[in-house]
Amino acid sequence: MANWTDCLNFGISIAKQASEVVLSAFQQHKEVKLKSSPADLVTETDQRVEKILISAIRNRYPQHRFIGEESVAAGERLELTDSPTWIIDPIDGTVNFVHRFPFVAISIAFTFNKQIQFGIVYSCVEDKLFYAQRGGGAFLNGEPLYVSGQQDISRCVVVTEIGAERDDVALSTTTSNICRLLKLPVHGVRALGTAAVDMCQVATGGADAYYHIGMHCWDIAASAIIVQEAGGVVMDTDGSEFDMMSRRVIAASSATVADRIAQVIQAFPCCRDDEDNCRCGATGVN
Ligand SMILES: O=P(O)(O)O[C@H]1[C@H](O)[C@@H](O)[C@@H](O)[C@@H](O)[C@@H]1O
Ligand SMILES: [Mg+2]
Ligand SMILES: [Mg+2]
Repeated sequence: MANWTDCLNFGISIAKQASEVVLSAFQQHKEVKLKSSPADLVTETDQRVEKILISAIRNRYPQHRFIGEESVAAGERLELTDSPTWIIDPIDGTVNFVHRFPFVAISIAFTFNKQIQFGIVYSCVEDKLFYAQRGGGAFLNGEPLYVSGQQDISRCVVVTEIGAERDDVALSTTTSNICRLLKLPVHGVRALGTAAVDMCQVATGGADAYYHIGMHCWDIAASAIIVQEAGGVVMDTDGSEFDMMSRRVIAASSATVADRIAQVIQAFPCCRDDEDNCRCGATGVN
């Protein structure tokens, strides 16, 4: 059984180093480019942080492979193999970063045999380091994390995202899902603007569930294992097994709450991340 602890520790160290680049740019003016929609932004800092992370990892682990949000956006093929693979979102919450809304994260997941072995989500402005290794528990700044265990949907705070998709079908599905949950009722619905940090709230017990349709594997692969190792449940919005490439996810404090959310919400169609002609994450931005 391979032990990936050295990779995890290296991942944590380079996430903290790269956050210095994010934080030094946070208050500065940013040049913004658009990707898949007018709400899907990228800056030079996103691209620079991804290059810093990938070159540091490649230098130490030359055989490892990468799936990086901005590399895919620049046209690199997205292919998950059995090889050790780093799945990187250099800045999760780029809209927040551009607007100086203080929730921006570096998200790094690591897979082997296509199974997530560890995840790191570093919320840079908050200085909150979430991480988990398969079988080793979940932690926030070194303290163990546990989900709330809530079983009653009417006592839940649910986190979701109004993503970058702005076509009529996506918008009507997204808003009707929120209305259906509010009418149950749930205690509240929240959105921080970063899928990775949103989902980590479930691991802390501060939220009881998170769901999202339309995000990408790099948004949620790291936080998925953090929720699982905190005792939570992660699955597809249709109730099937979690599939990081499907662009649909429910993470919850319990299977009961996850199943209830799967009954209430609907998904809008979007291509899989690993679909060859899926151009949702890529627009040839250089
Ligand atoms: O800031 P990003 O890395 O682009 O991720 C965003 C995504 O673009 C947006 O559509 C939403 O899904 C957010 O929750 C993601 O964090
Ligand atoms: Mg993201
Ligand atoms: Mg990003």
